[in-house]
Amino acid sequence: MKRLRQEIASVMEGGQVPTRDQIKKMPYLACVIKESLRLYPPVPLNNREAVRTTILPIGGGPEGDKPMLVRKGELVVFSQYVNSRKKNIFGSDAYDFRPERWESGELESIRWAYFPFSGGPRQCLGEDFAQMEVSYTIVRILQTFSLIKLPVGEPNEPVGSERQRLTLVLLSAEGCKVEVRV
Ligand code: HEM
Repeated sequence: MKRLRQEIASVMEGGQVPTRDQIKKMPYLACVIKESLRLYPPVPLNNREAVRTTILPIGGGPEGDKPMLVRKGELVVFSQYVNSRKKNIFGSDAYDFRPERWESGELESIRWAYFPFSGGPRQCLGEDFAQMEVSYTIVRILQTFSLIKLPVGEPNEPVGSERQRLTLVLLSAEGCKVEVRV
């Protein structure tokens, strides 16, 4: 939070409303959002039906590293939520909220392991809009409140133990309670 506040303060002058160009000068904010979408992807599950029989290069065999047959008409389910928490992809601290992992170069080769907005021909059309909207909202919240913390008595739930609700999208089952001060 401290580093995020510093970045916002260095780009913005006082409490002015951020422009698109200013938001683009906030790389750490982008990492924070990326990390949030990794651990809490709003679209946690997705699927595709095979229009023809095909072979996927990996995913088969006991270790998942062998080719896999997919027959015409079969449904392939893929999950950003599951991928995000895999230690063989994101490392032993996969359950930690660590935005710095996105700027260190350590995830350069993960390719399709990160796809909160999907990809290919049916990629989310609102990705850029959503990124701007959430960036703007975070900047304004941090500019408005000098203190944002867990309310007294609220348990600090580690990643993996929090309750969530799955509808078409993923929600926090009990909301996100915070104490703020102007
Ligand atoms: C954090 C916010 C968002 C996330 C994580 C997200 C994620 C996704 C994902 C994963 C898909 C692919 C669905 C599929 O494979 O069937 C999708 C599709 C789509 N999204 Fe988003 N979305 C977000 C916000 C938005 C916003 C704000 C808009 C519009 C302003 C939008 C418009 C669309 C549209 C039109 C499609 C369908 C694209 C197509 O099938 O050609 N999304 N989104």
